[in-house]
Amino acid sequence: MGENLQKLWEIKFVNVWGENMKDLQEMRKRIDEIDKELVKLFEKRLYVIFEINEYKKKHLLPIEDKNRERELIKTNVSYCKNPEYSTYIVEFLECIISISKKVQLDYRKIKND
Ligand SMILES: O=C(O)C(=O)C[C@]1(C(=O)O)C=C[C@@H](O)C=C1
Repeated sequence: MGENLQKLWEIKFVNVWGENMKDLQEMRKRIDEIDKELVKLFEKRLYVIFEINEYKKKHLLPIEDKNRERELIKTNVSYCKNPEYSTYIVEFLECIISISKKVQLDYRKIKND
């Protein structure tokens, strides 16, 4: 890279505080990749939730199963390598479960049953 081009490159990625925006862009790219995977996995999970909901309706089971929720959280938190993140993982899992209960309710409202 020529010297002028190198300068341009540097100017382009330095913000008013002189921080390196190139690093921020790179970090955001990594976040975008991770979010893409999360969305794909979450969509897969929603398809299974749909099936679970059909099963529960057929067998007259309630949407909520607190024992299963506790087990699920306990198991998945154990996969977290950094103990400092455990509370955030619990919060994340609770969020997912809460959405999936809402989704099951919505399915039932749409189908009116
Ligand atoms: O496993 C079930 O019975 C579900 O309905 C799925 C699910 C979940 O999102 O994992 C949702 C609600 C229940 O309270 C427990 C777990």
